Amino acid sequence: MILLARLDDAKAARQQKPLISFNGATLRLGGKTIIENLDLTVRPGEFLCIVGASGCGKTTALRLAAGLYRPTGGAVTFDGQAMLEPRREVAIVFQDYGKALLPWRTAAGNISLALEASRIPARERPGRIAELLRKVGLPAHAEKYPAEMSGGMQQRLQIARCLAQEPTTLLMDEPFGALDAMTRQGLQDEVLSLTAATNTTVIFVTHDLDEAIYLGDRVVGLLPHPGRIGIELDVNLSRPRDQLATREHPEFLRLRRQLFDFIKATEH
Ligand SMILES: Nc1ncnc2c1ncn2[C@@H]1O[C@H](COP(=O)(O)OP(=O)(O)OP(=O)(O)O)[C@@H](O)[C@H]1O
Repeated sequence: MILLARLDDAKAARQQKPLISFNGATLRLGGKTIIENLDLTVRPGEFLCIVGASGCGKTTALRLAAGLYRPTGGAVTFDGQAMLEPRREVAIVFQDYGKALLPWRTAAGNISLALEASRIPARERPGRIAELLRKVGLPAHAEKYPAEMSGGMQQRLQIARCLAQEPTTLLMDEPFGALDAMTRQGLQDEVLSLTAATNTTVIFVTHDLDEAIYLGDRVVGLLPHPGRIGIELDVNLSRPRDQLATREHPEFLRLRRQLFDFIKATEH
């Protein structure tokens, strides 16, 4: 009975209209094909992870999804419309939080910036800022400047600033790559619970195969030169995920081996 229900869920999910679609998307830059004929769809509320060897085009694919690049062939659509420029409902979290935050603004000031851009009236901003800082675990740090915060805290602040946009979609480019292992695991769980609570659609780029399986509903591995899909794996691990139990699950280990073999083969 339970198995049938799960199969029905999986079928329903597959039939859902995609939110983001790469339809034969190709991108040439400087005379070089960086991404070639990429076909990929992301369902509303899905958490999709992209992995691949360095230079295979992960960031470029994310920039196409963000509307920061226009494909030179094929199309990238968001909610059925060509993604030709950035949209407010699509927020991007970068690895380099140091560059993403304004050093002369406090934590509250950095979040306020996004609220100002969304034309939220001044009287509503303090309440929204306090709520966002609470959500990312920084309730007591509103008046701190980025330089007074640890790397993990700055990345939390960048996430809060993105959430201020009330995005339906988060594009995350190696957001935890520069953080230590413990901070990283804490932030993985926070991102999972924040995005699940708001049914946010996520494309998450990472070098870390374990991180991709731990977070994702699906993991896509890109092949390099030019970037294209080499492997696509559904992650059938129950949620909420657990840092110990999920990572020890036989299915986790099976997927990890499959991805590891894929990456190793692409390096030759
Ligand atoms: N503006 C550009 N002009 C020409 N080539 C570019 C440009 N941007 C990226 N590339 C090339 O495209 C390829 C893919 O780059 P991209 O940054 O998307 O890879 P990546 O998989 O994200 O790499 P990494 O894991 O190292 O961050 C690389 O060979 C890179 O040198």
